[in-house]
Amino acid sequence: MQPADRETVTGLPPGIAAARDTLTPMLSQYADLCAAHEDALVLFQVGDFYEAFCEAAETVARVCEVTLTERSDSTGDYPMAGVPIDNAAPYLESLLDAGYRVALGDQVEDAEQASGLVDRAVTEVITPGTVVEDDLLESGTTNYVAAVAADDAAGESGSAARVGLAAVDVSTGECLVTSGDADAVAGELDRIAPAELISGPDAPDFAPSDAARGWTPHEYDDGAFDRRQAAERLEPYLSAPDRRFASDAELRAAGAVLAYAEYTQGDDGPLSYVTRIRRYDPHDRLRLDAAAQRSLELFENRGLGASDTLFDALDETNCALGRRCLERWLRRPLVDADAIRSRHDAVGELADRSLAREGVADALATAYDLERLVSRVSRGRADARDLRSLCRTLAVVPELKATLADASGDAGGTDAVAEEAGSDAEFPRTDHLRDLRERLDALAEVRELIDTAIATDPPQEITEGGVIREGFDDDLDDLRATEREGREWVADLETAERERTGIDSLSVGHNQVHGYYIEVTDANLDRVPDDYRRRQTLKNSERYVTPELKEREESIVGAAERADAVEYELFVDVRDRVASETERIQGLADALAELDALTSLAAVAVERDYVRPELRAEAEGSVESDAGIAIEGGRHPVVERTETSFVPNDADLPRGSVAVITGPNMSGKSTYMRSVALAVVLAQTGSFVPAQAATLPVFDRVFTRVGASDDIAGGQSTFMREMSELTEILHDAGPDSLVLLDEVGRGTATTDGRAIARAAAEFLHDELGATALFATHYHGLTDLADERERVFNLHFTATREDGDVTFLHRVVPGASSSSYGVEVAELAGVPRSVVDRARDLVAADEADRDRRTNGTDAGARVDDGAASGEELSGDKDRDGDASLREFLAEEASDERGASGSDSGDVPGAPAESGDAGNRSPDGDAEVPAGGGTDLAAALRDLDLARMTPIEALNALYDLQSRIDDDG
Ligand SMILES: Nc1ncnc2c1ncn2[C@@H]1O[C@H](COP(=O)(O)OP(=O)(O)OP(=O)(O)O)[C@@H](O)[C@H]1O
Repeated sequence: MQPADRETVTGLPPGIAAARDTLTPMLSQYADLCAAHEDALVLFQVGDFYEAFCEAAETVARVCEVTLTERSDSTGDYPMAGVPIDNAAPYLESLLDAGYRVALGDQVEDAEQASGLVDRAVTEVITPGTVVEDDLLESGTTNYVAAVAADDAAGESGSAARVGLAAVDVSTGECLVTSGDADAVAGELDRIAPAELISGPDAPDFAPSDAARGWTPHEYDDGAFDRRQAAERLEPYLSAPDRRFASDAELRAAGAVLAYAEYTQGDDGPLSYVTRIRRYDPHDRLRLDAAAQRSLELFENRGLGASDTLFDALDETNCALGRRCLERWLRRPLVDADAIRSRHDAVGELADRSLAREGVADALATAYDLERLVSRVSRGRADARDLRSLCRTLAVVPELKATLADASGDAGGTDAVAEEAGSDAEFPRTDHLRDLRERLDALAEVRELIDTAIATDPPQEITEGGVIREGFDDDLDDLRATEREGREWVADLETAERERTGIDSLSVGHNQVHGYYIEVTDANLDRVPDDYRRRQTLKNSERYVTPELKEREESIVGAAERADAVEYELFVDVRDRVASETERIQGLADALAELDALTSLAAVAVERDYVRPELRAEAEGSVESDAGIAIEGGRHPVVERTETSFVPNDADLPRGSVAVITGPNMSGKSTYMRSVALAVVLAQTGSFVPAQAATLPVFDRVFTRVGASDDIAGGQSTFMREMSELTEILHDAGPDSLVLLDEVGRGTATTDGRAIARAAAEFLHDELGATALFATHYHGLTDLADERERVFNLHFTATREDGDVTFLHRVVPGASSSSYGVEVAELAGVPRSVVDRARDLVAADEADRDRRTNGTDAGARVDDGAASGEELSGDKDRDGDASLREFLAEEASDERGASGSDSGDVPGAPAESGDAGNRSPDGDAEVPAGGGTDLAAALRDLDLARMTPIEALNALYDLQSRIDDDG
């Protein structure tokens, strides 16, 4: 997006403004539309094209890559560029991608009927969040525009301002409203991921946490956020809007977002297909912020192929409705144990009944996107093909009802389904599926209406006839009969006239300009009868009409024109009658969507061997105190699809416990942690989980801090981002939260990183009581298991044989003893010389450690067992009772010990060993004594093989500062 460019071309182009007083009537009309739509680029219908003029034309030409031409009229020459209306979609998409809003200035009267200038008006403003064109929308996805407003009365009680959030998907009519403090609303915005956000004058600034997938912010009329105006706006949508929201902020956001949505749809009044405004509390759902969605790769996978996401693993839906529903469920999993169990019941039943499931899937595969269809019907934009698609989708309903009918009773279940589980097996047994069956409204009269009214294979155009079925309307049938008879008469005319005149070469034809004619070649002109009237002379022939032919022609054309007009009227009437059932059709769409999502979950459960999770949560207040996660043979739903032999692992995490997970790089720590979190997310979505058995509590939030992902676009350093994510977790996590921390602290110098990791783990355990999985390469952290009641160690193992490392990917109790970092570097193809050098450094480090352990300063060991390949027992013996303060004090002493900066006394005396560490880089000169010797020791002690580039940089920086300090 280039805001500077946009300023010059949205609204009234300067070139048109400058000539405004002298413009022709048409350009003057263009100027008026531009001036009334200051935030949009106006595309102005001229015949079959959408045109733009002056600077706006330059933008259209550049962005859409079309030719810039010139329009000349009596008042001057104007640059002009246009796109064909018939094929406007790709050009509109380019303009939207470039950040423009596009106002379509359509001709709103028939050009042939117009007495002067054709009337034009903006019929739609296309914006990223309010597109309704199928060509510009992805199938099976949601596309929201959202608005935020803050309470005027904020802060009175000292509490943070309440922020209202409302979002509308204009293509389907879905409307959501919620509120919370600014953090909660930021989280909801991440979850809803609107394409566009409009903010009230007093609303906080919200920025998308993922700039790449973020929304377009937009300033919109402050008046729309006014409480009174908002309440008035909402009246057609809700009775007593004043009493329907939890706060003024919600009401104002809802009013404003609907005002904006109406404006983009041509300001034709309320959007009749927005029939349900659903308000919800963010706490009613499992909260997954953008960081969690990203790191758990729910919808996006940045590493592997784009399709390797949890959503893709779960998506066996059969239609766009189901796909959108499944996406909604996964973005907002449940927290109500009964609701979750109810979904599990339905999934289980569909999983058990494969014939029923396949029957449902086959039927749904022929369903069209009812939500978008009905919103088009209701907006008056649906064509005859849309109505036919709607009718075909309604035809699926009786089939589905039969499949879901009680197979044992007399409700007419299909025989195959009855046979499957024995004829006496009741189906469906679960309340959930029974409810869904009840909600399948066949809308028989709507289907019947469309079926009898609309042609089976109608044209796209609705004004040119052929859309209404014969037999639907007598007048129309009479007109069509007149037309047909006339055409038959004309078709017979040739034979009749050849007989009458004796001219064998005589022919009857038709063209646009002259209509019907009789053509006679020059050689036969002498045989032309008297009643022939000459119409046209060609090179070798003459064309004639007769009074009777003329009369017939008029009757054919008249009947056809009237029939087209009658058809259009009938079509619009049928469409309006269908639109009057919008709410019922939306209800059916919801039921079909849910059924499809459940069927998809069931299919996945069967195909991939998922198991129904048992929920530990009881009724509120009676949660078992340590009812935690217990998974047997758990798998990662995405990785197991790409790994040929995935190793299942158990997880046993009492509530409020912290599992410290160590192990070599690449051993499977992250995969394991994510499998556990994904099991929770899946279970609360209503899905079965990839495991042999699983018992799970219901969590309220899942937090993740996984991987040192860069946020260059967001303008934060890796470490800064890591720390802000950690801050949020430590602020908001509680006993009902699941927290995943992966290598926290690795983005900064080792000492600081270790300290932060340990302090965070302690805080999670002592203060927050959250259930946490903590993967780390800082082996010192494993000591916490001895000090804290609910901290325990897990580790991943690998075997090393003849220098080859094999990862077992199996989790076992206890702490890890080796890191295999150098081996992983070798596996990854790091050059031989670097690998060898790293091995030497590790060996030197180990030797040094041994010397220190056996020497005078046993307390000055390097703590990080991972870095040294130190065995578990060595770690354990060390500082069983170290509190954080002691731990940090020891870290400091480690540092001093390593650098010798405190006393000048270098433990282990590396300088005396004649080690390469005290030589200059080229190996010639000795490093000067004193500070220089310390530096050499510190340099030698750097564990390069285990450091991240940023750690190495920090260490170098430290060393350099010491040179400066030492002069
Ligand atoms: N249980 C498993 N069974 C089979 N393969 C697995 C398993 N777990 C992980 N892997 C494979 O090992 C790779 C590395 O796993 P993962 O990223 O979880 O390791 P890690 O220990 O977190 O590594 P690092 O410490 O370097 O971040 C995965 O991409 C996957 O291909």
